[in-house]
Amino acid sequence: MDKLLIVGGHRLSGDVRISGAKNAALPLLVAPLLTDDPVTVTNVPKLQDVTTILKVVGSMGVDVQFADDNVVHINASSLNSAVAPYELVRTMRASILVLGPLLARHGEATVSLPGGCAIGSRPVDQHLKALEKLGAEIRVENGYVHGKINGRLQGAHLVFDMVTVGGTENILMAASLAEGTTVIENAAREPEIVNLAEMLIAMGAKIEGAGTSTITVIGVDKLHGCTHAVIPDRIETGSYLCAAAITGGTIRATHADPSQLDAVLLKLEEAGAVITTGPDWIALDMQGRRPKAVSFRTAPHPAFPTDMQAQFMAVNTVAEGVSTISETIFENRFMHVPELSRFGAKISIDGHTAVVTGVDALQAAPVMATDLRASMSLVLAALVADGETVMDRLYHMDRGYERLDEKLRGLGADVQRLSARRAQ
Ligand SMILES: CC(=O)N[C@H]1[C@@H](OP(=O)(O)OP(=O)(O)OC[C@H]2O[C@@H](n3ccc(=O)[nH]c3=O)[C@H](O)[C@@H]2O)O[C@H](CO)[C@@H](O)[C@@H]1O
Ligand SMILES: C=C(OP(=O)(O)O)C(=O)O
Repeated sequence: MDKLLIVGGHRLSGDVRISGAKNAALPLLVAPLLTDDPVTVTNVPKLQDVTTILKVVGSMGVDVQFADDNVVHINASSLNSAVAPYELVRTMRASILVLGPLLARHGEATVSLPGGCAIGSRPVDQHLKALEKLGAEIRVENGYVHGKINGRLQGAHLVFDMVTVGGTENILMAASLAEGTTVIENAAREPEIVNLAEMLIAMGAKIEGAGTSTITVIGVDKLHGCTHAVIPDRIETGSYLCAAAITGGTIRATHADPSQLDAVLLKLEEAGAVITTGPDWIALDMQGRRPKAVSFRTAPHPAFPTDMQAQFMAVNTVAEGVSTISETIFENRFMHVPELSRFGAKISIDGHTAVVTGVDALQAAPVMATDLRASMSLVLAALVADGETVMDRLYHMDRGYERLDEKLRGLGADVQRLSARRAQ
């Protein structure tokens, strides 16, 4: 298993190029299941999760080609199976996104239930209830969701019990080929939803209101091919900005989208960073200062994203003052706390709230990643810790950060990936 070796104490500076967003790419690589025409998706990050979703889609007889330049060509005219097996789904929950498109286009689907993960139980009841409301017969048996429709899905008025990103995406895709109009209330407003809706519209779908909490989809008989780009990764962007903030550095994230990141940028300013933005870049200058403690509460977009909670907590561990962090999306997303404590961070947890008392310095320690964003919080702590940190279980990081070690080195960090043999 590969590990990451980080020698702390380097102030980051320079430009870092932001990759396409993992969480936008995954639904965009599933949407081609809705048509017989070829579809091209550009700005696709080379990540483990992307490999997994392409395997899921490819296992259905679909032609998938990942060109070298972050471009993926998908042709689902050869689709000959509508099964997403446990072996693939268990490694990535987003595989459940194939359910809606398969039902809409193929009339049936068998998809393994994703199960929980380190950050929470993460049920998919909202996806299933909404598909039932669109007329699908859903049966859960032996760990698999079996879905079937007679004829076509039927448009319906839906109200999600909670804001669900994946649920909104699944239904957007299914409803695009349904008969009649579907109204999705309490829809997720994340930029990834808008990215998907724009792709579906480019394929001939009729969708209004994406990016608001009420989305209307007027079903069409057929969708066609298109070429569509994945949006920049707002979480990767925020993660590198936090890396600059924690090290007192000054960096510029290029190929980014400042409009997607308001809540995080405001909190970084509160922490003492000087932020400037252009049409596709964000610069952060910490001017060598120690960050100030900043309290926040995670909530659905446009509020502070849960996927940035661990990274911002890492910044708070060395900040001046005490901060309070409340996690409202996932019931178990403080797994990084015991690992951050190994660096000497002072954090106490009371239910869904963590109280962080900033310390003057962190010390390097051997640590273990527990999930994707937890990994990044440990990397951030290691960047300022005194000494050499070795982080184990790097595979979590590989799910969502493209060329992390290379990008950090480009900013002046002392980071090396130790391959399995060298890492022992
Ligand atoms: C691949 C991807 O895009 N992942 C993102 C997506 O995950 P994902 O789409 O899985 O997250 P959801 O928005 O669906 O989940 C939000 C909350 O709703 C709950 N819930 C969700 C669906 C459901 O049927 N029943 C239910 O109870 C979940 O357990 C969670 O507590 O949005 C999350 C919230 O912004 C992000 O942290 C993830 O990075
Ligand atoms: C939680 C995340 O991803 P996933 O939903 O794929 O687990 C994430 O990207 O932080």
